[in-house]
Amino acid sequence: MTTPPSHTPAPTRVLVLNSGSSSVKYQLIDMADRSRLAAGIAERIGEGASAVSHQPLSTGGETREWQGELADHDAALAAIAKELAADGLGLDSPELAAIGHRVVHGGLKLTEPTVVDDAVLKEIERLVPVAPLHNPANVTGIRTAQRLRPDLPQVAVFDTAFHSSMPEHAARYAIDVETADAHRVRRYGFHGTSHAYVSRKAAELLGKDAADTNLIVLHLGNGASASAVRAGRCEDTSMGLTPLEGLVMGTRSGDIDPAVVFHLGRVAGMSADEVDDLLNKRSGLLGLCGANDMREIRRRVDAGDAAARLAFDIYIHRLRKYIGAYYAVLGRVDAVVFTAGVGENAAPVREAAVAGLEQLGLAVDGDLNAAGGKEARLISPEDARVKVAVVPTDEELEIAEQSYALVTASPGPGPEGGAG
Ligand SMILES: Nc1ncnc2c1ncn2[C@@H]1O[C@H](COP(=O)(O)OP(=O)(O)O)[C@@H](O)[C@H]1O
Ligand SMILES: CC(=O)OP(=O)(O)O
Ligand SMILES: [Mg+2]
Repeated sequence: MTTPPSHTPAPTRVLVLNSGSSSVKYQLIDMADRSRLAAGIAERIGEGASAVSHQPLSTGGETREWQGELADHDAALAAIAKELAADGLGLDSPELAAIGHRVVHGGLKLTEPTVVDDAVLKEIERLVPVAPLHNPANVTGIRTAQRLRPDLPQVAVFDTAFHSSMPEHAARYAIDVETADAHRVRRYGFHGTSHAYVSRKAAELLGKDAADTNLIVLHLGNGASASAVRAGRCEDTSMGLTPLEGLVMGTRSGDIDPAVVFHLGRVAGMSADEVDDLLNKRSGLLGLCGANDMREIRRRVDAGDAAARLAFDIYIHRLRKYIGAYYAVLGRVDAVVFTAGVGENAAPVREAAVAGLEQLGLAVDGDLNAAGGKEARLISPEDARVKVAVVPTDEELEIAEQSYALVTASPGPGPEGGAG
């Protein structure tokens, strides 16, 4: 890294890109004061009627909506760059220090935030078969950003990183060791940036040292995962080799008997790719009741819709099983923590997830649970033995923090030097 001349202030802004299969979420954050200068999402990329929604946070102006066609991620990033430029925050800005990318699968090798070079990009591509919905979009996002700003460090922050601390007895599947090792088949876990951030914030909320705090963290978004966190480190998590295992999700089945796959191959003649598509894209809440948005499902439940009711009950039943399992894994639990779109907003989900678990010291206070809010908060009764908390996640800020720390770390000689 070159040191800027002393009269030029060092750049402090980080653009964070969270590239999904058909969307790119972005935030521009100034790390000098952690202020958010812009945020937005480009959606329905490659689907004809695409859209960009851009919040010009630096000017306090109204959210701008753009509709048109974004044929691919290149076009989406160009549209995002245009929106940023309209606020005087273009990608050509000398104030940009790095572009931080959420990358879903880092495998065994990529477990730290990493400046992307050709070898890193190759490794992320090699992992596409184990994150087919996510890694291809992450690669495209990085390549496009590289083309727009070849001079800037592109930093990859991996969803799998936080879970690399799992002990072997949690990470290994009980299958033939040689086969597993030859193909690197094991539990990796995902949403790690969120689980790590939320664990830290939850310890703060409890007024405890993270090193003395045991948590069950429930990240319930479109994808959903649970983790058992002991003393700030991941001890087990519900997603596995891929983001398909574990909880019931928006469109993914979560846990099923693996023999379902062979059975559908034999009796329904479905190919591996067809079953993959079924379990990842046409299952979960969507497969059960035709909707994957929890808001719609709750509306339908309240209106007496039986399919939505059953889908909700299956979702909750699985969630309760993981709470019980991770309670047993941890032995002592300080708090159960809800986060992400569903976890932060759906009071009925939180209530049902811990209903009747008073024997385990778990309960929610109806009024506290029903009260909304954007801040981290406790929703358990004052005297609860195990706290229940809602902690909004902030994957973008965490990615910006890690990217900025990496690119500003002193590369000079000495014990803190950049080697290794
Ligand atoms: N007020 C709400 N009540 C219930 N569910 C909500 C609410 N707001 C958002 N959600 C749910 O959050 C989900 C998206 O969560 P999010 O964490 O943004 O997911 P992702 O990052 O995977 O896109 C949506 O499917 C929606 O069902
Ligand atoms: C890993 C994963 O499931 O991510 P998302 O929730 O963004 O789909
Ligand atoms: Mg998410």
